[in-house]
Amino acid sequence: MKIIEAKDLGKKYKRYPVRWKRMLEWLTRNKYKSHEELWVLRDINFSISPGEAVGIIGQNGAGKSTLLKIMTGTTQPTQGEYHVRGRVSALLELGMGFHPDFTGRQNAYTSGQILGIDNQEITRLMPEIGAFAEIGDYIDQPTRTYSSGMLVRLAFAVATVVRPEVLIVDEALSVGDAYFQHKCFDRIRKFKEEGTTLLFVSHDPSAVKSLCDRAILLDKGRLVREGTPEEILDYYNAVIAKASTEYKIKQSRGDSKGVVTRSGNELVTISNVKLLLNGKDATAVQVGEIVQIVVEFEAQQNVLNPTIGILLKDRLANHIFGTNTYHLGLNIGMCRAGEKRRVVFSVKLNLGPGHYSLTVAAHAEYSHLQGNYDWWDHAATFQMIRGKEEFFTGVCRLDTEVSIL
Ligand SMILES: Nc1ncnc2c1ncn2[C@@H]1O[C@H](COP(=O)(O)OP(=O)(O)OP(=O)(O)O)[C@@H](O)[C@H]1O
Repeated sequence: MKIIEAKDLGKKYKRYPVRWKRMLEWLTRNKYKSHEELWVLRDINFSISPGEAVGIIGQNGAGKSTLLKIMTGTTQPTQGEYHVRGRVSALLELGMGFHPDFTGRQNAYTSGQILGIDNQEITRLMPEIGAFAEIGDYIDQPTRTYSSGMLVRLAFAVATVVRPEVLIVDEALSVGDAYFQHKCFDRIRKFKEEGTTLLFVSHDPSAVKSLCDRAILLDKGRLVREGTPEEILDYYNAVIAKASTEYKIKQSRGDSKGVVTRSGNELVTISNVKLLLNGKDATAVQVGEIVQIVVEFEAQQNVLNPTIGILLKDRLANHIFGTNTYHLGLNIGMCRAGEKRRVVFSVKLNLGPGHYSLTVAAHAEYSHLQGNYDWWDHAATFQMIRGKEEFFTGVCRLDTEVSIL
């Protein structure tokens, strides 16, 4: 059985040119209609199994928060239906429900009641709430005296003091300091391991990659794509660089490299990518070896000084290292239409053992957001294997010396 389901969900708002026209409409019983109708969500269908973690991504205004508000019952859909089964905890606008004149402790009781935790239980859990929030004696001060960080700490601590069956999180983790963000992530990860279903909105790709099993992409209120976090984030990366109607986005799958995403306006196209070790194609590289990444490209029109870039990603699609000819100070100069060129990056791969993928790109200036010609995710894959170096853990090998003082 699915724990979360959305069927043909839609949400429509009325937008008034000025505020008093809403009043005019009401007073005249709709005789003077001036509003326009704005569908902010349309035909949304998805389902989530118990224990799954699903990330929702999309540009500002795509409808992510509205979808979560519907799922938590904060707002009603205009059409369609939804079901969320089990005990739900929502981290939407953390601390918004607190009464500013109540102390942290009193607010913990009222929030607990909303979450279905009785007063006796909150009294029992209060030391744990205080310990997690780390706000000390402030727990007995009115919350209007709190900093925004303290408010978030307390609200998070209360909302997660009991493991929910469903946890709905909207960017809550982007507030608060780095230390507390870490603590929140750890708690959410622990909930997930213990079986909590997670619905998660974030603009932070690494958070979605590390927490979610699946991702959903919303665009202008529609669900446009659903898949692994990596393939959806690659697609999203292509969408946000889209600046013209000439722009193409292609995703293909089937071979061992997984889903390959290519996007761009094709003013310059990448025709071949090679990873060479001692002049030969390489798929396995020992830690610390120097490889050549050869990128062949062709201008389809005259293009002045295109930038060629490389990006290495680990198996979870975290960005490990990226650079390009712009930052490295290589001026490619004028590329005439039909002209084929080649650049070679020599890179010492001081990376930890494991599987990696290579993304290559041709674009304008310093990033693909300035004009994306051709962006090619998963252009090659390779494996890092141990060499003769001393044992180390992690994703990179840093030159280290040790001495005794
Ligand atoms: N109460 C409201 N009345 C009218 N329009 C609204 C209301 N709430 C949201 N909207 C509109 O709905 C659209 C979707 O908003 P929503 O906050 O869900 O987007 P989002 O994807 O969460 O964006 P962001 O990443 O900026 O938080 C926006 O165009 C927004 O202006």
